[in-house]
Amino acid sequence: MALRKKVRRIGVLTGGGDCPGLNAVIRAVVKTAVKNYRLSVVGFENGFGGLIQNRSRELTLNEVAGILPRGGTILGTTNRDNPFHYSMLIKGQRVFRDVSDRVIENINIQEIDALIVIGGDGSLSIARELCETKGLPVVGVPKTIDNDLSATDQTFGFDTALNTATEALDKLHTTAESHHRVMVLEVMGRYAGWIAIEAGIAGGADVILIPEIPYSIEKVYEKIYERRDHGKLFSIVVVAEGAKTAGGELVVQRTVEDSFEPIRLGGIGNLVAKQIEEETGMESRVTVLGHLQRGGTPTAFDRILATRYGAGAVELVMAGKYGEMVCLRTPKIESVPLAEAVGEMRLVPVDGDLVRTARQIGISFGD
Ligand SMILES: Nc1ncnc2c1ncn2[C@@H]1O[C@H](COP(=O)(O)OP(=O)(O)O)[C@@H](O)[C@H]1O
Ligand SMILES: O=P(O)(O)OC[C@H]1O[C@](O)(COP(=O)(O)O)[C@@H](O)[C@@H]1O
Ligand SMILES: [Mg+2]
Repeated sequence: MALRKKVRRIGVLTGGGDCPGLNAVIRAVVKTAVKNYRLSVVGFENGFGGLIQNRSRELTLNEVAGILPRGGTILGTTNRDNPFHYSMLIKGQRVFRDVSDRVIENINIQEIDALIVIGGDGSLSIARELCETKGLPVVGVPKTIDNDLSATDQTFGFDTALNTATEALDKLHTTAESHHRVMVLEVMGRYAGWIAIEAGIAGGADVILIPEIPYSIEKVYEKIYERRDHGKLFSIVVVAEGAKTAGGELVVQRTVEDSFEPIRLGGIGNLVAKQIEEETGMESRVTVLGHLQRGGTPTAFDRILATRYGAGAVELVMAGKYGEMVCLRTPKIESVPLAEAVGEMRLVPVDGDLVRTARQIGISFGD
């Protein structure tokens, strides 16, 4: 049996959309690696872009001091660069090239024995491909405010986004009630409705529209009329950016030309608010929470989860469990193959407990 190479130096990068808790993971990785195993740690800048262009810096204990409560990522990130499908401008023409060999060259130049990738489905798909096709020793850490990764009970960043959305709903409630208006809050989540349903329940919404349950706008009107008939002259509607009507199209805000997955959702909130105002005659306003959901200091829950994931990722490296991702199987931190982690999107179960509870208390899903 071949002896495993002794690990002395590890690399770390953050990929995909940022989220609160990334710095807490980086800090935990560095602390665990340095204090327990005397490893050195190098951080690649701006996700896979830094690995392709060999932009990196040493991450010492000093470098990560004080970053636990800080939002964002000290390493920078991007939700564009993919080494297997890398966007370049050649003679003014955009072309995509496989530059994955450059990643391996830079890993060798830096004398890195293992790489920790902190990312969502996209970044972890790339990590898996680098591991399977190039033999790169990789372990993954699941991040995203969307909470759409299967194989883990929760991603870090979601709890903070949920709290931000809930606080927004609390604030919208007071102004909605005063002005007798319908307030529509559009939240993120891509094709999953986790932020919408959980914030909607926590923030006392009357209608929640999620991608998993196609809605009919007439059913939304019905709910608003029902409330009006009971003397409630305001309503709160939460709309996930990926919500759509049965047979309808997603509302796309923009396409990012040089991205592997170019669609950016957004705009459904405006549409729903306009339709409600036109049909019911009730003044309606829309708030698009946008990137506020990705910013700010992580909640205590996310700080703890991120710290556990960071420490767990280093333990996976030391155990030689490459091609795996740390995951939460409440109450334990365990690991799963990356293939399993990115194989299936985690969606809100339409017959699950959350949806049932919401329906029991009279929340409408517009169906
Ligand atoms: N299904 C996929 N397979 C391979 N690469 C992907 C896939 N989806 C996205 N990517 C790449 O991964 C990068 C990060 O993906 P994105 O979804 O933006 O972030 P996250 O890592 O949070 O999921 C994107 O730049 C894109 O190049
Ligand atoms: O920052 P951008 O490019 O507008 O992307 C917005 C998307 O990123 C997210 O905020 C987070 O998604 P990822 O974790 O997959 O990056 C989505 O909720 C949203 O649809
Ligand atoms: Mg993603």
